[in-house]
Amino acid sequence: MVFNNEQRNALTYGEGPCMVLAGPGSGKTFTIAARVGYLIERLEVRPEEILVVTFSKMASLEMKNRFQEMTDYRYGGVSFGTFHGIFYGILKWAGVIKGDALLKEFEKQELIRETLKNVEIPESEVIDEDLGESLLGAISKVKNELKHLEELEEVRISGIPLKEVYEQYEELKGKQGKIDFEDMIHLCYELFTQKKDVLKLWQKRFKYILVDEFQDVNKAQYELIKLLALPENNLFIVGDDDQSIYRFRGATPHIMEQFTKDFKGCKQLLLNVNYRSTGFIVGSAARVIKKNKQRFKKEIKALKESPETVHVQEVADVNEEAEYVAALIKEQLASDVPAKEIAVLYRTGMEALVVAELLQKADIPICYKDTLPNLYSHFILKDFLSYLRLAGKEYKRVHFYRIMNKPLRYLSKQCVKAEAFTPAEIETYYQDKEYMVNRVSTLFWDLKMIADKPPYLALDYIYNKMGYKDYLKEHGAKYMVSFSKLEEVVQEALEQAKGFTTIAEWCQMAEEMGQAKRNESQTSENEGVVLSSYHRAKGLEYDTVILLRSNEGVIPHRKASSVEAIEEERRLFYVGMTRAKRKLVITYVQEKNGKAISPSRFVQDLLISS
Ligand SMILES: Nc1ncnc2c1ncn2[C@@H]1O[C@H](COP(=O)(O)OP(=O)(O)OP(=O)(O)O)[C@@H](O)[C@H]1O
Repeated sequence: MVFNNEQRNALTYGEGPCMVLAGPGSGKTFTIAARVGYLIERLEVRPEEILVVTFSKMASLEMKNRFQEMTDYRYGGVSFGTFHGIFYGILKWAGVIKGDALLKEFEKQELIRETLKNVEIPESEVIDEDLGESLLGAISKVKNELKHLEELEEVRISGIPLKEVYEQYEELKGKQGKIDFEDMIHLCYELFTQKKDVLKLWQKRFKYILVDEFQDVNKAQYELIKLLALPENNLFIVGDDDQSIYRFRGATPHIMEQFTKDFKGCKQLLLNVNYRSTGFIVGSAARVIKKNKQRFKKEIKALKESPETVHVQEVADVNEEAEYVAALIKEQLASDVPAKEIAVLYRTGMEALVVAELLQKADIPICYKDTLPNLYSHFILKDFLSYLRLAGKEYKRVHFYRIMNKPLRYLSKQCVKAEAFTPAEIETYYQDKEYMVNRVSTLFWDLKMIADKPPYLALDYIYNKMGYKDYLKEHGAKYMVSFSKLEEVVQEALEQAKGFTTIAEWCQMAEEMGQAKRNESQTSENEGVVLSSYHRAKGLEYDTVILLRSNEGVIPHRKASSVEAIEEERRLFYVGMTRAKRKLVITYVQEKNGKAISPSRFVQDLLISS
């Protein structure tokens, strides 16, 4: 491969701080890998003195492989790793942490639940969010952004003072002798600032530091790396502010600008040739991203030309969308595009469910990059199934027990003892309490009402007319699960039910899907059509990319309201678009749950030529 001038300038750069701003598909990995070789072979740097920091373990492995291939496996000793991997190693070496101190995800969840037991939750508060998750997110943000505890004085999440939660969480964690992911950076920072000799040792060890995906580095990581790079500041950073998509972990695109302020006069280079995508794809992506205000302006040039334009497809609803996508994939496979070169990208797993099912039915191999939620194993779907079974006069105790108090009807399990029952038996049980007899007869009357309805209308009736919605609201408040998340599951179920004409058909499918293991059509060799979130697709490339459900409320996500949040969503969409090498198809639906929804503002932007 022949490096272009900009790539060559970057890889042969000498000493001191250097920022390489690099567009999508501009060969960042190649350039960094080649620079490591250059440092060793031309500048006679010892491999042990080089540290290459990447964002994920996979990226680290890829970088190492590229370097080894380029240099014919001649040099060992270069350190390739992620921030956490490297600093975890240093902490273990220094004896700051021992054994298995790092909290696993489920342990973190348990810890926050424990913490909440010690904190008073104001009764008046409407708990709108999944509280545990929100608090953990806030705690990690505090750490990633190096905030002082005093800054939290006024901060409340669902009415709960964050500072109090933070302190309780830290105390409990300390008692267990555990640390979380974010603590690693902090502990290392503490180690370096308190033990100057240790810092010196590591500064001597890593004389040349190269950081990939710098746009996703948070403040804490940045401070630490600056410390490590002293006194020579041989810091070579590569990144694309337009691809900064880890705001929830404390990253901001400003970090690249900050670098130029902290290292005034640092060398700045731009890799602006996109080797991956066609001119149409690069041009469309540019139209979308240029609407962001917080960015370095850059012109990205495409090397590949092709007459194929970016295709935007409007579809009526999610079922039509899935059929369209499945047909498109079949067409691509028939024209010899390998399955693993086709990717369907989505904002959240929910959007991919219908497509995944259709592809499975069509026996198309799938490679899942994230675990999709199994809608039919969700308790709401199981409740719906029981309701519909009862409506179909399948009077089984299990079904009755499942729904009898959803919503609360004050029914006792004693009213049904045998495995099979009749409604009359329940009325007999309550014969002395007229109000209970009325309740039971209302329930069975409603079940009769839905028996002959199409599944979609039956589910809608259960939800809106039989009080199931009220039950979900109470459930959400009690277990600190956001109601909007639960409602999303209901809406998705309603949407999918539209594809069925009889309740019996729907029940059979729901039962099968509920038991089926998601991802069972997963291919072992990653040979299938890729189903991936935008986040997981970062850094990857495919011949054909389909961006699913590009609607307002999906992308940008309905929760993104601030200017910064919308800009982050736009970057996410940009990352999705720029994964495509040859074919980019963007779909949006006209209606969801009976309501018209607009195409994403990002789609509108790319359609407007300027
Ligand atoms: N000088 C070059 N000549 C030919 N092909 C190149 C050159 N540089 C990079 N490429 C090709 O461009 C594609 C993109 O490279 P790479 O994956 O390293 O990009 P990237 O900058 O990391 O992209 P992104 O930020 O979008 O993930 C790869 O297929 C690579 O082989």
